[in-house]
Amino acid sequence: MPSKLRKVAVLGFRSVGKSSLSIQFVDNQFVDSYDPTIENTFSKVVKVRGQDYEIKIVDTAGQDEYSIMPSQYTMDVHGYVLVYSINSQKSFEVVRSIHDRLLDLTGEVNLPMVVVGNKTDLHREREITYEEGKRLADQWGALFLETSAKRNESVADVFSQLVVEMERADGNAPKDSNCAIQ
Ligand SMILES: Nc1nc2c(ncn2[C@@H]2O[C@H](COP(=O)(O)OP(=O)(O)OP(=O)(O)O)[C@@H](O)[C@H]2O)c(=O)[nH]1
Repeated sequence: MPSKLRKVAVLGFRSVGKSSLSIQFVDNQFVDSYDPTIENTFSKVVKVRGQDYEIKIVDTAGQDEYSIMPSQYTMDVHGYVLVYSINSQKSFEVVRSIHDRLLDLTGEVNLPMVVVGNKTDLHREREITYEEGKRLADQWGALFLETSAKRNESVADVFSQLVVEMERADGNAPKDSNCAIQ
């Protein structure tokens, strides 16, 4: 079976770990240094439920509530990863404004999306509870995961669960909710 191409945009405030999540997923490594992104693309083939998917990840520049979102961030994009950092209330607020702008830009009311609370290893600095993150995602009909790009916790789940969600949006509803990634 030929692999299906799925384009995913990773969006969020500056320094929340968008690049780190992408690099951890694609290359299985964590870089401690901080190098602001302009825009990067990564690609990885994963198998979900026996089907190969080539996931093309667009790692975008950090946004804030005043940024004008470039329309190419939604061009041919099948799914979205909206990242905040659990130790930053500000980054949580920015996720809300990015979500609003995505709906405006696409004209959709519901998009295949995972809301990600990253940096769970910094639990002593936590400002956003798990419940707050989950509540926001539920409100949007989005998936929710907390991750640590540093410790490689739940990083692959972000992309495998999003694949299932993108398939569902395509009308290919899965028969069961188990999600295996190989
Ligand atoms: N402790 C911890 N640090 C992290 C984690 N993820 C990323 N970082 C650090 O946070 C900083 C920013 O990470 P990036 O991945 O560059 O963040 P970004 O969102 O791509 O940043 P921009 O390109 O500015 O938008 C870096 O110093 C990373 O090492 C994590 O899960 N835990």
